Amino acid sequence: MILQTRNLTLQHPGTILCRDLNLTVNPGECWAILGRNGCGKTTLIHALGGLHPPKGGQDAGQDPSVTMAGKALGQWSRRELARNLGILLQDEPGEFWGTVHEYVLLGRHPHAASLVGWQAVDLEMTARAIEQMELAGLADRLLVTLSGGERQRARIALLLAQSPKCYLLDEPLQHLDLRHQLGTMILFSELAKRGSSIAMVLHDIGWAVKFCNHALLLFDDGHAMSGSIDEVLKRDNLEALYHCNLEEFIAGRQHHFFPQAVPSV
Ligand SMILES: Nc1ncnc2c1ncn2[C@@H]1O[C@H](COP(=O)(O)OP(=O)(O)OP(=O)(O)O)[C@@H](O)[C@H]1O
Repeated sequence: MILQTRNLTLQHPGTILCRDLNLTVNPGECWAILGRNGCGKTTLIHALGGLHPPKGGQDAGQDPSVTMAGKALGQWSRRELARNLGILLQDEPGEFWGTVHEYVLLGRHPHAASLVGWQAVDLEMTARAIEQMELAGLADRLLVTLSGGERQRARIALLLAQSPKCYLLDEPLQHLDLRHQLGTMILFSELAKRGSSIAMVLHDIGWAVKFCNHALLLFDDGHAMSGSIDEVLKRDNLEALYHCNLEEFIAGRQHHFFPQAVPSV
C-alpha cells in the first residue's frame, strides 16, 4: 500500500522542520529516515501517521498532503486505518497493567471479528509475534516488570500482531541489544520484501546501509534529500547532514561510515 506526502510542510511554534516534502513509500520499500537530533524525524513519523497537524494547524486527518493508497488519512475509518497503518512511537503514553500476552493481543483489536472473544487467528498471530520477538518465556509476566529492551520487543510484537501493510517506526532499535537489533532489522526488511511499505527512523547509518533500500535525509534548514540507499548515502551528503567528518569503508558492495573525530558540541 502506497504512503505518500505531497508538498508536506511541518512546523512547531517558531520552527519550520520540513518544507514541501514529496515522499512516496511504495510496497517493497524500506526507508531509513536520518538526520540530526531535533531535525523533525519524529514529527514526520507523527504526520505520516495522522498524529501531527500540518502547516496551518488544520486537522491532520483531513490534510490531503498525506495519503495512503491515494486517500487522505482522514478519509479512512479508524478501524481500516489501524488495519493498514501501524506506528511504533518512541514513547508509549500511559502504562499497561496486564501481561505481555495481553499487551501483544491489543494489536489484534482492529481485526477483531467479534466483541465476545478472540478468534483462533488472533491468538495464533499473537503467539507468533511473541515468538518472533523471543518473548515466549516472558508471555505471562506483567509488562511493567520487563526491562527496557524487553518492553521494546513487546511493543514491536504488538505491531507484528497488528500486521498492517504500512509500518512507521520511530527508532525501532532503541534499548535493543545487538542480537535483537539485527533480528528486528532482518524482520522488517523481510516484511518489506514481502510487500509491506516501511519507514523507520534510525540513528545508525550501518543498519540503513545493510537493510534499507531507500533513505530520506532531513536537514536542519528544512530541506530533504531522498532516493535509493546507493544514491543518497554518500559521504558528502552524510557529512553535511550530521555536521561531522566521516571515514568511509567498503565491505563487499556496501559502504560504511564512521565519525572521524568527536565533534565539538
Ligand atoms: N510541541 C512542541 N512545541 C515546540 N517545539 C517542539 C514540539 N515538539 C517538538 N518540538 C521541536 O521540534 C523539533 C523536532 O522535534 P522531533 O522530535 O521531530 O525531532 P527528531 O528529529 O525526532 O529528534 P531526535 O533525533 O532527538 O529524536 C525539535 O527541535 C523539538 O524541540
